[in-house]
Amino acid sequence: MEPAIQDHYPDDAAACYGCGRLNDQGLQLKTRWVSDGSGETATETESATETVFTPRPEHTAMPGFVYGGLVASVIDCSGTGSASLAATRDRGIDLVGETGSDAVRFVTGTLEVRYQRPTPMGPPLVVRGRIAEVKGRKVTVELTMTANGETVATGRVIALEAPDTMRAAG
Ligand SMILES: CCCCCCCCCCCC(=O)SCCNC(=O)CCNC(=O)[C@H](O)C(C)(C)COP(=O)(O)OP(=O)(O)OC[C@H]1O[C@@H](n2cnc3c(N)ncnc32)[C@H](O)[C@@H]1OP(=O)(O)O
Repeated sequence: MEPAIQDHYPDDAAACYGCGRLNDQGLQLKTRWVSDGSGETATETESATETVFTPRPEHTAMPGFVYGGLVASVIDCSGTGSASLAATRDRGIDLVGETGSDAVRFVTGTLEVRYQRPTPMGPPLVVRGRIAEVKGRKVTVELTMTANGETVATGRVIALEAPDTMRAAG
């Protein structure tokens, strides 16, 4: 299995509620390259990212359905994780070992979510991300969340490389 980018965030950038591996109370989302079958070479083939999360009972909006803020959070950190995967690959950085500090860290600049249908509580939520644009320190990612194979939400994240001031504040 491809490494999860969040396992390669520096320790001082791994406390995020959505995707920080060091946040015991958080969602601990993991984002990886997957094959979307569209290309022939490994780089072309691994052109999509994937994040999978199974909501817990406390993530309920109304009985049987997932809270929209949770849906947004999963799309958000899928987007920043995808941006980090793209920038890390573009800069030729190899993710070495199970954990490390070799990933380029991104924050959310803009998050857009369109809720397409109620999200059922129970099945895993699968988010596929497509890198729409890499422009300097800015990466735009388009995302689709499915549950039981049906699209429940789509989104767009504009992610910016984390400024050092955020490290200082943390
Ligand atoms: C080191 C590890 C530390 C550790 C860091 C650990 C971070 C953990 C974060 C976890 C994830 C989160 O929850 S993040 C929390 C939510 N997000 C935030 O709080 C971010 C708050 N905003 C900011 O700090 C700032 O606005 C930034 C960093 C996003 C952008 O500032 P900047 O880096 O000075 O950007 P700037 O040079 O002006 O613009 C560069 C390009 O990006 C575009 N751009 C600028 N801001 C935005 C924006 N909000 N949305 C869309 N696009 C934007 C500009 O138009 C320009 O495009 P062009 O003209 O080049 O086309």
